[in-house]
Amino acid sequence: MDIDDGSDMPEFIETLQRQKENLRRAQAQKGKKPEFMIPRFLLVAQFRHQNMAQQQKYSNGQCHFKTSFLPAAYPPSTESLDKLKKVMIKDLCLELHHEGTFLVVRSITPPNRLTGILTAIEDENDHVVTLQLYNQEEETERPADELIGEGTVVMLKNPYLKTTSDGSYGLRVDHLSDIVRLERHDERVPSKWRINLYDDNKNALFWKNLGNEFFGNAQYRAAIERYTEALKYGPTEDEERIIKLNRSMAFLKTQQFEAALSDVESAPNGPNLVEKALDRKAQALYGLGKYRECSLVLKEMSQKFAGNTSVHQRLAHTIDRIKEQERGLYDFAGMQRDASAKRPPHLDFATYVGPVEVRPSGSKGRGLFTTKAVKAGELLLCEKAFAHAFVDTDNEKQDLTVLIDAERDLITVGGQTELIRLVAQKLYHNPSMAGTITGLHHGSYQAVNVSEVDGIPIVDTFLISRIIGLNCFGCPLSTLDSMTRAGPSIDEKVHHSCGLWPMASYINHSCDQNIARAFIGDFMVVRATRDIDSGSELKWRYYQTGQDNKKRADKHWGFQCDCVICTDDQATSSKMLAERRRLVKTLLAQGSAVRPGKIESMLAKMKLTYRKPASEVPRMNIYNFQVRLAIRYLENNQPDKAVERGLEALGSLGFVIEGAAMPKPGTSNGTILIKQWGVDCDIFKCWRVLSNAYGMLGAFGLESQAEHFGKISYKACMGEDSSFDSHK
Ligand SMILES: C[S@@+](CC[C@H](N)C(=O)[O-])C[C@H]1O[C@@H](n2cnc3c(N)ncnc32)[C@H](O)[C@@H]1O
Repeated sequence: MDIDDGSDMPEFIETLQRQKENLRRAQAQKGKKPEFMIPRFLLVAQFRHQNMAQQQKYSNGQCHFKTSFLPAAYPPSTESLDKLKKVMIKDLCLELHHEGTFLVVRSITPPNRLTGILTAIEDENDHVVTLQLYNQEEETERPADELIGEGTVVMLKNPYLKTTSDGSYGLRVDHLSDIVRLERHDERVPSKWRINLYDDNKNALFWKNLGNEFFGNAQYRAAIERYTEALKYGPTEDEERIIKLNRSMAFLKTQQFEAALSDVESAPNGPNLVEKALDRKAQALYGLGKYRECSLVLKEMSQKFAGNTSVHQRLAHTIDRIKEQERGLYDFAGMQRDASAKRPPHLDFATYVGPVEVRPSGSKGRGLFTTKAVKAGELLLCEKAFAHAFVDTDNEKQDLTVLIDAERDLITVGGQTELIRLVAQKLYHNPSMAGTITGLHHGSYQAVNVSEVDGIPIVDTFLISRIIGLNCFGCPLSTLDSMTRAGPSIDEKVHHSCGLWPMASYINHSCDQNIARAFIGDFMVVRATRDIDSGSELKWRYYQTGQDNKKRADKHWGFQCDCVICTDDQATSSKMLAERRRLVKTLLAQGSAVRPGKIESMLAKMKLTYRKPASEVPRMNIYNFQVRLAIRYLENNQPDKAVERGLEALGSLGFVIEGAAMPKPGTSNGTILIKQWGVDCDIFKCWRVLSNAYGMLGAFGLESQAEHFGKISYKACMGEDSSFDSHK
């Protein structure tokens, strides 16, 4: 939703066509053996040369777009390694996934990181080929050299030999569980590459110390591997405790909170280390969002270790999270401040799920429903993104990634490639979270139903890609920031940054929306835009209004919107719709010099293109022009006309309002009563015009009531109203 769709951009259409042609050519080679096996010296020379050329291209700033191609979907291997048959590079055929087999290969060049990690590899027969790894850790999390540096030995499950766009071929690994790194002394490493351990190296202490060295150099993943090795060498109870607590710290550093907690809980208890263990446990529980449990551990720490002064601060911090999580009480001004200051804007607040729950929604699958009656402006969800790919558009040097999915004819610009990687990594390292994501809507994609093999989590990259395609949201740094900057209105914006918010993903589409979403950093804030009864389905727009958007979105999500607005459009003659579109186009083309009278007459003609009253079918196209007219009247010192047009604009959105007309001279102000709520699309702007106009006419009671309703709408659209007064 609101992602930057490049499908219509000529520069990318050409790339898509080229990629489709490449795919077609590659498919024609399916099952054939490669015609030419490149000799080792040539591949190494070519690889080094290409590396240099590519690096130069990036450092010269020639590359503002990085292109990432998704191959046709294929499942991850779900077989245990014992059951797989060993093959060699010469046995592989093009465009096949060689199910039931594995390769053991060794890297023969330093790796190169582009959108994936590239290296050249050999097998025991000295046959060579390039290897492309996708969705691996970022360079800052784990340098490519540490992951697959020269000399690294790996096993590749279901090896996939692909024709590349330049006509050569290489192995490609998309699923994290399809590559298994081997320690050089591992007995599965071919003897010609294996190093035998000295007796000194065959003990837990040796590996623990090695782990500590890596930890000291901030190489946490390498440290984890060494600590894991240490545990295999029969450590004493004391050693086991230290190794597990050290490994748990390394897990915390790499955001593997489940594993960190499991290490603390399974470490043998020892009097000297209790404080350390509690500290790790509290951090892991905090990372998992289990704030209440975390607070209990911190309380225990504060009682047992009175000298530890930082615990009190941590406890206060955790109690703030509990207030957010359980009661929806947030310091929104603080959130906005953090969102403007932090890069990436990933905020330390808790998720709140308000009075809503997932329920079946007929032909729409599942939907999100209210569990009690809620008032306009009420907070329904304040959800932290499961994963959030931030694209810093203020940073001119930032490259944009274009994700090309030729199989599904899709091009997206911005963070989606990164989002796939982030979600895959998070699930791989925190497998108990899988259900939150894999249960989300993924259309007709057939996912494998195995979650773990040989103790390694199975994460299907293509399932994640489908889920992201159907459930991710493009997002600004914050909706408030987006409103206060110059440029297109919030409604017209598409975004390069994007994220996955699992609970919000259950909300179905309707043009006749009853809620609004706003973003603050990596949080999505969902509020009611009207009073909603208990048990009602929440609905919002997946895309901005407009026929082209509608057609594209219906194709993408695979449904036809049947809301009152779309149903009425269907029933309206094409002649009327064409006339309406013509008038919209003409009105959009009008400059500010055009007389209000002319606009009035065009709006009058436009009204004739609607079949039903706006109270039954909201008239989305007309609203903006009426508000603009109201603003013109206000600027021209004609507040009475501004009130008339402002109220008419709200009426166009389906609002039925009583008591808002100007009181007759000598009578007192009435009470504004909303008899029926309409569709809210930033209507705080309209309420602001009304409030100012009432003020100019001396109707101060109405002025403050209009401001009150404006504030409700502002809160729903921006997610919060702490900033309302400064943006009046
Ligand atoms: C983001 S998911 C929404 C949650 C989904 N209904 C579920 O069961 O998980 C988007 C998918 O929901 C369904 N959907 C959403 N809005 C719909 C609507 N107005 N009519 C029919 N199907 C809809 C479509 O299958 C769409 O691809």
